[in-house]
Parts: sequence; structure tokens; C-alpha cells
Amino acid sequence: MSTSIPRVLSIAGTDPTGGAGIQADLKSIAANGGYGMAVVTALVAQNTVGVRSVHVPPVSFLREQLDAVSDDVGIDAVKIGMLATAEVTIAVDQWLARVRPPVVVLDPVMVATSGDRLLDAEAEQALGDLARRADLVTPNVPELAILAGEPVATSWDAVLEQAARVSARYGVLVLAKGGHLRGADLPDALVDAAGETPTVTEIPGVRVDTTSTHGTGCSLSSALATRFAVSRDWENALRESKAWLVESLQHADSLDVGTGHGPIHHFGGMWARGGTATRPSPQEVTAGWWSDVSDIRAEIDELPFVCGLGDGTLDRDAFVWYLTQDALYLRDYSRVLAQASRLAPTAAEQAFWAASAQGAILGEMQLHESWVPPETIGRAAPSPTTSAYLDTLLAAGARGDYAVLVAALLPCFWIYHDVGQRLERLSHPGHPYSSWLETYADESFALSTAQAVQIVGTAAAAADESTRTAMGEIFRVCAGHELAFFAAPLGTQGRAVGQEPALPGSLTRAAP
Ligand SMILES: Nc1ncnc2c1ncn2[C@@H]1O[C@H](COP(=O)(O)OP(=O)(O)OP(=O)(O)O)[C@@H](O)[C@H]1O
Ligand SMILES: Cc1ncc(COP(=O)(O)O)c(N)n1
Repeated sequence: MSTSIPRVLSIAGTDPTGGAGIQADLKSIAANGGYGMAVVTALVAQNTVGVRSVHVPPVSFLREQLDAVSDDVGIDAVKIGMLATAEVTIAVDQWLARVRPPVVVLDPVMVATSGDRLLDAEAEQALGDLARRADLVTPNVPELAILAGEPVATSWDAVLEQAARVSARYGVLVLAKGGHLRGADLPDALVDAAGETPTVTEIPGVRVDTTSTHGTGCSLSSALATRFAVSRDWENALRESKAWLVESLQHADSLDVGTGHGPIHHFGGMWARGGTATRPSPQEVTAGWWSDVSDIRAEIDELPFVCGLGDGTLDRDAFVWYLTQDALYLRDYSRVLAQASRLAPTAAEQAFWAASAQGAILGEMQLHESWVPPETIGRAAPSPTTSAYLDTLLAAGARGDYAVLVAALLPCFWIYHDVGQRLERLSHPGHPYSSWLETYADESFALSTAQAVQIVGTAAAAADESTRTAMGEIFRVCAGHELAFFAAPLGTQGRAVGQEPALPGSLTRAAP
């Protein structure tokens, strides 16, 4: 198969109330992981109570529909349902002979649950020929009896024996279904008597207490075609399809459709597990956060410290004070990066954070040591601003929520790279801070930043709503810490070294 999403074609009749026929097939194919396509054999005026009338379009038009699909789209599996007439059955048989789709599941629909005929009596011979071409036939108990040319079986053992005779007669695998028998147990079995050694693979089940069973056969056969197209294993496909069908029956009563036998809820389990809320892409999340901190970024760009760093007029003592604080910051920042590596869900992310931890402690320490002697760093104490930033990061690391932790780590990459890129353009051979300016704009830091943005964005897109909100909040808090960190050496008003300013306005809005 060329794609992991199987393209499954249903050839069947319609049910305008959406519970059976082609409408049910398309829902079932989608719920079981396939791309559904549909060619209509007959238009049926029916509802949950019964069939009112059947309109069979000209067979030439059926052929046109079938060719329109197969001339254009690769077909991974076909499910055949209601065929209505012998002429339609023969046309489908001829198309199958020509196109040879890799998987064919035939649900030999003859009589609706309501008792109405959905296949002309004279079409039964043609249906037998079609069964020979199928990989799996899925008759209910009365349909099995017609295929066998025998009376209807009334016990599960009799159903299995009849299924074996049908399997041998048509040379096809048969799904024997217990749906029409009475009792709390509801087994299904794959019966193969076409080869040398007959086999019966029984999957036990219990009856779900509901009257909403309209379209179970249509839905099960579509699920089987879809799942087999992927797994190539009938037993596995049946186990999975039956588990899905049971949960769809369990959710059926939450629908309010019709006054007769209602439909199953094809997406009941899926909605309960995953809801219907959409999720933003990784890029949308991180772009949103970036624009949310545009005020903080603008404040950083205007800081006297950043402007002085760019034009080289910054007081050297202020720069050394900044680097000393940065060195103290980087030691613990590296530990928090290592914690992200410890919590990472994939080997690639583990390696990324571990490499970043090493980069922070080695590469950047070298830069600091060329400006500030290690003894000076050893004697220095972290300023309140440095401590506040580190406390936020260390606490996020200690809480152990990977997604929130990496969102907290991101501004240090992204804002530094962003500011660094602009400052680097101002660097020149005689610039007093050129070695610093060039570090944060270099290519490997740009690559690390892009990787960090990608990792954090992916974690945010996969996270639930409340985690994603917490990630965005801590991203803004840490962007605020970046602003405070750049502001600290001079203060927002350009104060002297050592006199740390009060927190800038933007920080008071988002407390760690
Ligand atoms: N009440 C139920 N509880 C659990 N499983 C059920 C129930 N009703 C039907 N099923 C499942 O649905 C499958 C199809 O049911 P059934 O044998 O009635 O086929 P069918 O008559 O072809 O269906 P349809 O109602 O579409 O004509 C069964 O194999 C069984 O696994
Ligand atoms: C078009 C079409 N195909 C199949 C069925 C069988 O389903 P059920 O036996 O649940 O009525 C149906 N009613 N309509």
C-alpha cells in the first residue's frame, strides 16, 4: 500500500437518515482510520422505521461512477453493500474483474432489519458469483442461510457449521455473526473452509443493551475493509473493528435520531476520548507567543544597556557586572536544561537539551572568563533579578512538567538570538564588545534557537488546553525576566552599576 491512510470505496445504497448504507459506511471508514469514497447503487427512501421505496439509477450510470473513481484514485479496499438488482450485481462483478482492487469485503445485504427486501430474489445467483470474487463475506444469520440454500440456523453452533459450508461452496472467508441470535453473548467468528484445513477463529462478545442497532452490519463490514487494508490480518482487523463497534453501540443512546431502531454513534468513543476541539499548529502557537511578548521585546530594544552595547558606549563596569550575573545565571540555567533532557519524551529532544546544557556551561563560560576572572564570578552573589529568573526556571524544573519547563527555557534562546542578530550588525573590528555581539548571532546558536522553537511548539500543539495556556504564561514571564536581566546593570533610567532598578512595568503584570 502506498499510503498509510487506506482509500476505501463503498459500493452501496443510501440511507437519508444516515444510519445505514453508504452514509454509515463513510462514517465507519473515517472512524476506523480510512479515507472513504462512495458509489451509489440505489437511492433508498428509508428511515429508522422502515424502507418506503427504492430507486435504482440506470446501470450505465453506475458504471460511470465506478470508472470515475478507479480511473483517478488508487483503491486500497472495497466494501460492497446493497446491490438491489441482478443487473447492478453483474455490473459490479465485471468492474471488479477489470480493476482488481486488492481487498474486497462483501456484505450480502438482502433484507433490512425492518424486514424490507433490499435485493431482488433473482439477484441471488449473481450475488453468489460476486461472493467468489470477495476476500471476505459478512452475512447476518438469515443472509447466511440464503447463501447456503438452507433453513435459517437457530444456534451459534449451527451458524458456524452453515458458515463453513458457505465458505467451502464459494471458496471465500466468511464472517459468521451472532447479531440475530438471542442471548447475552454475541460472538463473531471468521470461518475458513475454503482450504485444506478448515479453521474457525471466534471472537467472543457481549450484547450491548440498546435498540439502536440500525446499520451495525454496514458499519462492521466497512470497518473490517479499512482495518484489513492496513494490517493485512483478518483476526486483528475483526478484534479492532468489534471493539470499535461495541463502543459505538455503547454511545448510541446519546444520539436522538428517529423513532425506530436508531443508528450507532460512529464517533462516540473518539469524541469522548479526544473531544472535537481543534488544535493550533506548532508554528501558530509559537508565533502567537512571540507576538504576545512584542511589548517586552520593544522595551528590551530601547534599554540604555542594550543601546550602549550596540553602539559601544556602554560603561565597561556595567558590562562586567552584567557578565558576572550572566555567568551565575548560566550555571543554574545549564542545570535546568539538563532537567529538560531528563524529562524529554524522545531521544532527539533528550540529546538536544543535554547538548544545550553543555553549550551553556562551556562555550558561554569561556566568553565570560575572557572578560571576568573566575575568582570574581566565584565571589559574586546573584542579584535579586538573577535570583528571580532562576527561581522561576528551577521551580518549573522541579515541578517536572516537561512542556511547561521547555516553554520557560525558550525565551533565553529566542530573545537572545533576536537581540543578538540586531546587535551583531553593529559589530566591527574596533568595537569594544564585538566578541560578545558575535556569539549570540552565530549560526549554531541560530540553529539551536530554531530547534528549541520547534520542540516547544510541537509540545504545545500536542498539549491539552490548560497546559498550553500555562506554557504561554510562563513564556511571557520568562521573557519578562529577560527584560529585567538586560535592564538590571543600568536600570531603566540608565542608573549606575550596582543600583538595581525596580522591576520594569511589564514584569509586574505577569508574576512568576
Ligand atoms: N446489541 C449489540 N451488542 C453488541 N454487538 C452487536 C449488537 N448488535 C449487533 N452487534 C454487532 O454487530 C454485528 C452486525 O450485527 P448483525 O449480525 O445484526 O448484522 P446485520 O444484520 O448485517 O446488521 P444490520 O443491522 O446492519 O443489517 C454483529 O456481528 C455484532 O458484532
Ligand atoms: C442502503 C441500505 N443498506 C443496508 C441496510 C441494512 O441495514 P439494516 O439491516 O440495519 O437496516 C439498509 N437498511 N439500507
